[in-house]
Amino acid sequence: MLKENIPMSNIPFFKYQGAGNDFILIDNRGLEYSNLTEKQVNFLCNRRFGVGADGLMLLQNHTAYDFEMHYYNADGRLGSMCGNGGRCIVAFAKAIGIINRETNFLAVDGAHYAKISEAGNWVDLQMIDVQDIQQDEEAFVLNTGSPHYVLEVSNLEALDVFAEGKRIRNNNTYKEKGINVNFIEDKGDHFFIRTFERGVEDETYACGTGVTAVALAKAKQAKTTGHFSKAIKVLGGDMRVEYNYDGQTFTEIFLCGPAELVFSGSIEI
Ligand SMILES: N[C@H](CCC[C@H](N)C(=O)O)C(=O)O
Repeated sequence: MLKENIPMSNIPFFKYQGAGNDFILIDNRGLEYSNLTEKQVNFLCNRRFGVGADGLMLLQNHTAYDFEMHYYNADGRLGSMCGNGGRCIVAFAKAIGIINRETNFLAVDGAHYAKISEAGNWVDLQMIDVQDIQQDEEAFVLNTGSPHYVLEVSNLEALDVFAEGKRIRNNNTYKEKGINVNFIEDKGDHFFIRTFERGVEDETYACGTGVTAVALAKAKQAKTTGHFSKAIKVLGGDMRVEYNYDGQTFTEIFLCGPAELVFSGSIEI
């Protein structure tokens, strides 16, 4: 029912997850899969009819970089930058022998440097510099490659993240372009974060550009210069954000966390 009436093809894929944010990775260096339609990507990401994922990425050759990342949200549309997807595609590039322990690759928001552990399952990904952090009432709004809304709450375990996130994402200010909505609770020794993602239109287990946005917004709010955010816990695991902050601009921002192959296979579309 979700399938489109086009010539069938068998697509080899690799399923990765980074702190529970999960992705379908497709090696498109031969450009065989460039014509995937919105409906097909949505089908592949569907958890009941397809492989199941929060997003899908095509890895492609680039003349000036190790590779290029094309990211689609689960709804089938091209997304803005995906931090955990970026970390997973680096692990994938190492697994298929394109890179070794370091890389420079191109994504929708520009060039990214990343380093990867020897075992290939922990990636530190450099994110774009950030200066502009706005406020919307008590929330922070900033772009870390993707647009994010950051709201501090209490009793985050009990919050209906789907309902509240959906309401904010679709309010008059944000409904046209959408926004990713992060709820955060300061637990003393760590931040606990839950995110409603645009393009998935649901809560995900982690959002890399989202935890980056939280770390930067909280650093600005605390008016501290420095290098590390508090430890970060999300539904799918633990993450870390590092940065240089001079009181105005955040540079050398690194999003650090796990990136693991879950399984591989092929699927007919
Ligand atoms: N999960 C992603 C965010 C994807 C952004 C996407 N939801 C959009 O707004 O286009 C991350 O780890 O950063």
